[in-house]
Amino acid sequence: MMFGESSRRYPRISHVSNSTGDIGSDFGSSTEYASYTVVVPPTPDNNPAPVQIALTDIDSGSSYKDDEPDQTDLRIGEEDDALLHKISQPLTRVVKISPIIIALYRVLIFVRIASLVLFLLWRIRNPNNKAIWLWFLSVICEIWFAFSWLIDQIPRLFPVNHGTDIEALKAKFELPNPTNPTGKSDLPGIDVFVSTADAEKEPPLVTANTILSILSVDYPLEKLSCYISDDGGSLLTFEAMAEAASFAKIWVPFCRKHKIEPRNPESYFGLKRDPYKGKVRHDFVRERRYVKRSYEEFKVRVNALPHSIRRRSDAFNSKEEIKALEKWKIWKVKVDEEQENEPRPSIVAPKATWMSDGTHWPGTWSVPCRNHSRGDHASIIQVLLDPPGDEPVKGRGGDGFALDFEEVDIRLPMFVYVSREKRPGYEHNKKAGAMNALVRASAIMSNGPFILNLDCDHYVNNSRAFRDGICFMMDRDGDRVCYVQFPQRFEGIDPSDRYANKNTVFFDINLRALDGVQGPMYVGTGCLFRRTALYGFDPPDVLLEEEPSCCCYPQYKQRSPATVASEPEYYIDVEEEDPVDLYSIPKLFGSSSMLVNSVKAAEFQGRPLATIQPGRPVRLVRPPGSLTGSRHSLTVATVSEAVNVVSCWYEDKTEWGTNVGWVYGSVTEDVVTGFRMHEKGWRSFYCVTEPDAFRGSAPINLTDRLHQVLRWATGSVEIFFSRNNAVLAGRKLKFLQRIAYLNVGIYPFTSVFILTYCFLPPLCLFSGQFVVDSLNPAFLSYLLTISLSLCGLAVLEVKWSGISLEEWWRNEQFWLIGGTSAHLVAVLQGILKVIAGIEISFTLTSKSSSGGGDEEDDEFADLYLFKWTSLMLPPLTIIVLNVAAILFAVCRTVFKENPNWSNLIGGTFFAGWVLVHMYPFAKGLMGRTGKTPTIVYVWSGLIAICFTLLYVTINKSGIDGGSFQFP
Ligand SMILES: O=c1ccn([C@@H]2O[C@H](COP(=O)(O)OP(=O)(O)O[C@H]3O[C@H](CO)[C@@H](O)[C@H](O)[C@H]3O)[C@@H](O)[C@H]2O)c(=O)[nH]1
Ligand SMILES: [Mn+2]
Repeated sequence: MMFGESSRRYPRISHVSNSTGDIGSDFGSSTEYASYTVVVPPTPDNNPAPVQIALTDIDSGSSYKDDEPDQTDLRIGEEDDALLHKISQPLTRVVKISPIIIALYRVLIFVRIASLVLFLLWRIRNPNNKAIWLWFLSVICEIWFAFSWLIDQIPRLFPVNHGTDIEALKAKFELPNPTNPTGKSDLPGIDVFVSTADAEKEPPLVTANTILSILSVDYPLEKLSCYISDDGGSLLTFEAMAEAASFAKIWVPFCRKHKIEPRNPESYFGLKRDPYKGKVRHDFVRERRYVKRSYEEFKVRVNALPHSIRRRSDAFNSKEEIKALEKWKIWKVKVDEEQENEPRPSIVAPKATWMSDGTHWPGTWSVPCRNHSRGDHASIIQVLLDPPGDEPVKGRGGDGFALDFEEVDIRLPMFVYVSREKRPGYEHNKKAGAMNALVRASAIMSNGPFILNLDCDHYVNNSRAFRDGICFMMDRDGDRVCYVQFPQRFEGIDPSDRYANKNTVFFDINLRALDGVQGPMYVGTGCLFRRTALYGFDPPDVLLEEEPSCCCYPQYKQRSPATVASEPEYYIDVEEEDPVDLYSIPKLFGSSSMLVNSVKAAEFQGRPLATIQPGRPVRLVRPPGSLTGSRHSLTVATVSEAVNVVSCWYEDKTEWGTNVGWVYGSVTEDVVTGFRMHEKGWRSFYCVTEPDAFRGSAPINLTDRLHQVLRWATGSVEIFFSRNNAVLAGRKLKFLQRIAYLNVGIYPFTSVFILTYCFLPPLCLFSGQFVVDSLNPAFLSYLLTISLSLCGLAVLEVKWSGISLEEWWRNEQFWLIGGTSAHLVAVLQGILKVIAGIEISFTLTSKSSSGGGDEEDDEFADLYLFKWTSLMLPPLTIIVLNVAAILFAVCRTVFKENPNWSNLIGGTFFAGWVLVHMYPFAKGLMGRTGKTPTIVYVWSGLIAICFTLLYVTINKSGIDGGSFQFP
């Protein structure tokens, strides 16, 4: 199979051939651990026996526990029972959805399938001979709808909820326990990526807030690194980030000390609820006031940045101009005296953008020129916050300090600004390209085994969410998890969510249901990745199929580690196969040897802890306590190598974007990237937390929303016509998962049929015909079953997913609106791309600036904004025609001698169905209620013209059934 060749074996740390010891040194331990052994004491009377994982030093062959007398001495007291119990708990669990609901749900699905089949059979057998074209069109559409409903519905057969246990995670990784006596955090590192591309459309204040919320999350800060990718290469973003880094010195310790939630200052200070509720510290009021003032000042500084950059640059530029003029004058004098034949120097200095230290900004200038424009500038990497030390650093406090941080760790996570190099002639691959640049830079600078990616407008709303995600990764079988997707939640949307911006049906129904198959799709933001999965490796194989009769922690209750150690030992060598083929890596990953060397460490550190469960296959695990050491500090060499790997030629002749990293070639890079992982057999998880893990902003006016949907649908069409079509995937993609991905690629095509179908009611009403010969009872009862089962399914879905019926209905409505506009254009665009190779542009979704704050009086001002887009043409036409048709048909039937009421009722019902769906669209066109914009007049004018035209034509020719006369 064509995809088999590219897949790689999971990198393994081999105890035979690995003499480099790079794994050990990478987590700061002095001993080179290259292999470990599972020690299993004999098991009397089939009781599961304790297992200890010991590390073997390569050179001496001595055991880990011999060097650590503390560990053997450790006595476990009664009071630790609770802790030990916690340690043995799984980190995640399945939260059952009521079996009755699920059973009913499945029954209804089959009822609907059956009735659809019967209905379609009846329709095919009973053509309407009076209007065969109408019958034909409608039957074709109905067959397609049945098919598209089926592929949408089938993957939802196994909905599931997963919960996490962050207490167990803490007990296992962060509290002193037999395997990690110091209790220093043994959690793996996380690199957080934030993407921003345009300081105009994505306000730097919003981005800065996102960064602040990341820097203050509740996760061991020495394990956390934050990277921002600025595709705009703008000094404004850079300086806003520098401001954020400096404000973080107040904000982060403040959040830590007072357990602030959420840790995005804009949202926190904007909270409507009482900030003092539940706070007991006496200094909270004073400190909150101080921090709030500092935040206001911070905001003012950030908002003033465009102005101060401009002023500064103007000052420097005029100085430069004077210098240039001087130079020119000297040259002129020399030339006049005929002493010189040098070329004439320029009188005008370039209009540069200047940094505050009096040097040229290497990125994009406000007056773009060669080497300094959006698509043409050097790579920039700036470490804004250095990596923290290993030990906690307490702050200052006492009298004379506004903030008392005496008991607070004031260290901050590493924070790096990255703007990848861009040059004309290179394809930059939009967000996917930006992410891949960060993957490489971060591999060299911090190499966190996990990567969390967020859009610049999605902030961390729940400071413990990272831990929730890590629970899935560190649980048993966690090493088969490629990513943990969190739902996208939005704020600033109007309460009735007119344009289905919240997408709750997708997030709470579709993704949750996929969690019961192979896992949710990747949706672009709020996703925690395993680095090696991003690197394109296969999930690990199961090594030992036999059932090991052992279990790890609970037995400490009965026997102390000392007794365990004195018992005869049996060794099971965890046999490790094929070490990763290091020679092939440069071809895949590019020429950086630092990058190549980091791969194994990332793989090792991402493994779950060594606990062996009875009845569970043993796979590659990592010894407890192996990640408690300090991480690399940055050197000139590492930073310059990082700069090297974000240059635009780096990906030449490598597999970045094809088999490594985010996948290129689609404007919805997210779905494809996740698809590639599922295709290799990885599992993903869906993690719904309370409160929401992340929150973002969504486009709130109709125009922006349509453009967003257009981009998504275009991406889907691109996927459909690419090698990433689910039909072509290998065997490891599960059947239902495949159907779900197939649906992603196919749904835009439904628009062709939707459009046709929306034109059918006017066709019926104008022609006086209907899709069926007459409203026959069989037809009606089938129709009834189909509709009722749909309603039933909706109700049950609402039950198991927790969304509201209104949200479900909004989704249906927007389905039709999007289907007749954006999806249709997407199909055309996609086909054009396939046939003519016309590239598709990625228009950024504009963000409402939540930090703006000056539109307090009208929260949803943006909602009523009306910007014309040709995407609105088809839905507008549909509305007009349907309304006109109803009016027309009613008139005709009323004035006719023997009126065909059944056709009128059928047709009107049909048209009404279309119009009800179009209602939010019409509302969007009308703009703000009360202030009727001109479009309404245009619109009513159109209706009137249509109506009169039709009336005249019909009166003249008296087509079919139109033989009526006004009295
Ligand atoms: O050349 C580019 C273009 C975009 N972006 C970033 O990509 C993100 C998403 O762009 P946005 O316009 O906000 O798209 P949305 O419609 O809100 O995005 C959803 O859908 C996209 C796929 O189309 C995903 O990439 C996003 O993560 C997901 O939130 C933003 O952070 C941008 O800064 C870049 O970094 N470089
Ligand atoms: Mn967005």
